[in-house]
Amino acid sequence: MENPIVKVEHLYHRYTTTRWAIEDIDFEINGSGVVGLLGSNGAGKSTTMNIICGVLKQTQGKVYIDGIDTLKDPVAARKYIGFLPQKPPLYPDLTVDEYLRFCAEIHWMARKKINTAISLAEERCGITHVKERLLRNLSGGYQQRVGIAQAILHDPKFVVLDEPTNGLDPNQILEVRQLIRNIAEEHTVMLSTHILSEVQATCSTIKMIEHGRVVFSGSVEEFDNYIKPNTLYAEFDVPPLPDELMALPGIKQVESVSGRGARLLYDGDRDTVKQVIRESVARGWEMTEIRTEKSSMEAVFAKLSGK
Ligand SMILES: Nc1ncnc2c1ncn2[C@@H]1O[C@H](COP(=O)(O)OP(=O)(O)OP(=O)(O)O)[C@@H](O)[C@H]1O
Repeated sequence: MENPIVKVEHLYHRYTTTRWAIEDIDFEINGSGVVGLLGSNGAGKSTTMNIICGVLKQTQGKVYIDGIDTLKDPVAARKYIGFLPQKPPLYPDLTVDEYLRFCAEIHWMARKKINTAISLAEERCGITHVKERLLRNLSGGYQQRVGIAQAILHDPKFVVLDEPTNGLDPNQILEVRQLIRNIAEEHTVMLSTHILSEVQATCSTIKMIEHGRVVFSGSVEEFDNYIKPNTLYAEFDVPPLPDELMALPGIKQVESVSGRGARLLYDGDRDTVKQVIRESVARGWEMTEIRTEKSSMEAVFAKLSGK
């Protein structure tokens, strides 16, 4: 059976003796696509990513990259990983070409493969036309693309991007997201973010970390449906009085919306919905619409982060 591209087993880390930065992080990642590591500031995302990528040594636990234990054989494990840290180590006095050549050398790439690999990474990241420019003269968006280019240069199976759109303007964000989606067609990508729209726009699955622990793991759709709907929206041609709706079993609160509509806080029971429909027919309210309203991703995030 094939090894998972990443296996993280009971990972713990503390920077000081008093507090765990991450506790018992445990997951596996298989297949292509983008995994979003979501969490508030200080949740433990960078710590987890830095350990997976071998730039920080964990206090306890194991990380396997394609079956290789990162503590036992860090050099072999790193061949499979491309990493864009939160603050990419760009050298402002090098040109894009020079910088990527330097990165290829520290990845121990075979000399005869370097030129082709640089051209390919530049092409994929849309930076071919700036390859002779000094890094210091590139905009933030282009510097980020160079950072991503160095992460995919050696064609790693697993690409890890720590807050890849941080500090970019809205147009640059859209471009970098598209680039990430393209990369994910051929590689497994993990990105960290505290921005929900980032997850919605780019990721297929979510691992949410809070206070150093995984509090959610699943698809974006499962995240979206994590909180059971507890409000109904209904519209009537002959709207009842709010008190009439309030008197129905299972209805906890009624808010009138623009004359004909009502938002009902209810107990989440399907029978309550059926009862509202039956009452509408029996009392001639002439219902024209009824639907359950989902909780927003923000509400799910707030609930999971305990805020
Ligand atoms: N070098 C360090 N020394 C001491 N504590 C640290 C260090 N780096 C991180 N921490 C602490 O570890 C915890 C997790 O931090 P981490 O940077 O992993 O979170 P994060 O989710 O990446 O946050 P952000 O989105 O703000 O980067 C935080 O409480 C942070 O203050």
